[in-house]
Order: sequence, then C-alpha cells, then structure tokens
Amino acid sequence: MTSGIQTMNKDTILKVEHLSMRFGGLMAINDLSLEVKRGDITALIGPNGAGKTTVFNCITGFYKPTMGMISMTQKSGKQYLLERLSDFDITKQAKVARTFQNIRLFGGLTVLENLLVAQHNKLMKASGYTVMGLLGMAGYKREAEASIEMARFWLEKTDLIDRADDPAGDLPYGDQRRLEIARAMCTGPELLCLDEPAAGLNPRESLALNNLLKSIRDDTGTSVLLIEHDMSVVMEISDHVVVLEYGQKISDGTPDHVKNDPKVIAAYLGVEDDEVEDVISEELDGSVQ
Ligand SMILES: Nc1ncnc2c1ncn2[C@@H]1O[C@H](COP(=O)(O)OP(=O)(O)OP(=O)(O)O)[C@@H](O)[C@H]1O
Repeated sequence: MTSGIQTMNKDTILKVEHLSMRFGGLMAINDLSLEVKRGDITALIGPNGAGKTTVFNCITGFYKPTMGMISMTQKSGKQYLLERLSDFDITKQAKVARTFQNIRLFGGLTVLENLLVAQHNKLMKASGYTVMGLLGMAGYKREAEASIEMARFWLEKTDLIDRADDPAGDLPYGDQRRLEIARAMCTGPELLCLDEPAAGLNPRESLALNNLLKSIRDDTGTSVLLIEHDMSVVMEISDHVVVLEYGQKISDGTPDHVKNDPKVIAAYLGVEDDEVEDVISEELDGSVQ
C-alpha cells in the first residue's frame, strides 16, 4: 500500500470542488470537495443514503451537478471539465470508465463479445466510418486484431478465458462482476470508477477482486475510485479513503486515519460525535463480559 508521503507527491487526476446536487427539496450532496491522486485506489464510503452514488453519477455524467466543478487531468496534462461533457464523452475523451451497483452486461452476448463491444468506438474510427473501411482498410484490420488482443489480456487477467464463448448471463455472479471490470478496462480508462464491486461476493471472490484491483493499479497505473460497503476490501486495498455523511465529507485520509476518526465511528454507529466515547466503552465492556 502507498505511504502517506508518496501520496502527497502524486499528482491529482480528479478534483471535485464545491459539488452540490439537489433533488427537489433534498440536498443529496452539499458543497463537497475531494481529490483523487493518480495511481491510487481511493475509496468513497459512508452510510446508506450518504450520497456516494450521486457523486459517481455527477463524475460520470449521469447527473448534471446543481453546482460545482469536476476536473480530470490526464497523464498527458490534458484537462477536462466533466460537468460540461456528456456521459459518452466522459468515457471517450476524458477516459473515465465505470461499473454500476447493479450489473449491466449484455447477457445474451458472449463474454468475449462483451469485451469487443466495449472497443466499438476505436474500431469504427479505424474504419473511417464506412463499409469499405470495414471491409478493406489495413488500419481497421490492425485495430480489430489489437481489440481481440486487449480482450484476451483482460480475460486472462480476470480469470475468465475459459468462459470466453459462454453467454455473459450464464456466468456466476462473481464472474459477472469481474467481467464488468474487464469490460471497463477494455475502454482504456485513466480513471476507473467502481460502484460496490464487492457486493454479493463470497470471501474467495472478494479476495480475487482485491488482487485484481491491486493489479490494475500496480500493473496498468490506472487510478481507481470505488464505492464500497465491505470494510475488509476498503481497508485492505485503498491508499486513500473519503467518508461522506448526509452529502458532506466528514473524514479524508489513509485507511488507518479514517478508521480511528471519531466522526466516522459516530456516523457508522448512528450516534452524535460527543456520544462516541461512551458508546465505544459500552461496546468494549459488553465484549469483555
Ligand atoms: N434521482 C434521484 N432523485 C431523487 N433523490 C435521489 C436521486 N438519487 C439519489 N437520491 C437521494 O439522494 C440521497 C443520496 O443517495 P445515494 O444513492 O447517492 O446514496 P448512497 O450513499 O450511494 O447510498 P447507498 O449506499 O444506499 O447506495 C438519498 O437520499 C437518495 O434517496
């Protein structure tokens, strides 16, 4: 895991500034600022309804924020203001990919086809957007081979190579979750946003997911932003954790820092800050008896 000092030296890939999102009378996100460092796994955590998915939806263009700025800086130095782009361009130009809380694969297509469809934009560009291009151009053939190679790489990495020709909908749940991540990686993202990737996984699948995410960070340099309720996953793989409650940030730092932050303990136990000490000692007394 990355030390705090190394993290300070990293540059910022995503900067969320004064983000607010209102749904009618409900302020789901209220003046939220946070940063994601390049090459880190950053976890966004918080109790149910804290606003985590809403933040994801603002970053990935599914919602237009009521206020605030979301800037993404690519490795090349190119910058994008995500709140001004469509969801399509956030993936295509800014290179932000995401998965959803509820799996959204093409269940009737094979595992391999799901990974090839993800690379459709690149292939169409290589064809010059013409049928003749599809049929004859050398550039298209090269790109098609590269797409298959990319799909094969991620099938191996996610341990799905033996299921390549099976319909995605036939895979067990844990395999489908990994396929979603493979599909997102096939778009060549610089930032990968994962909404509850460990939800519904058994301990063996959860361990495989941890290893996959660490390998995505370490071997490809892709930055990862994840929402996760499973604290064993968050504490094991994150370099940086941001905690939300009622649409506001209540803690931000290393996993150790947030784990011991009284505000976070209070949020998870559902008590006021000044009652935390009492509740913790009561819990300890209870566990000793
Ligand atoms: N499209 C919407 N319209 C109205 N209210 C919404 C909408 N999306 C989210 N909300 C509300 O915004 C608040 C934050 O919801 P959100 O789904 O972002 O929380 P969350 O932290 O992701 O929760 P969970 O952990 O349960 O997924 C909730 O009160 C939710 O009901």
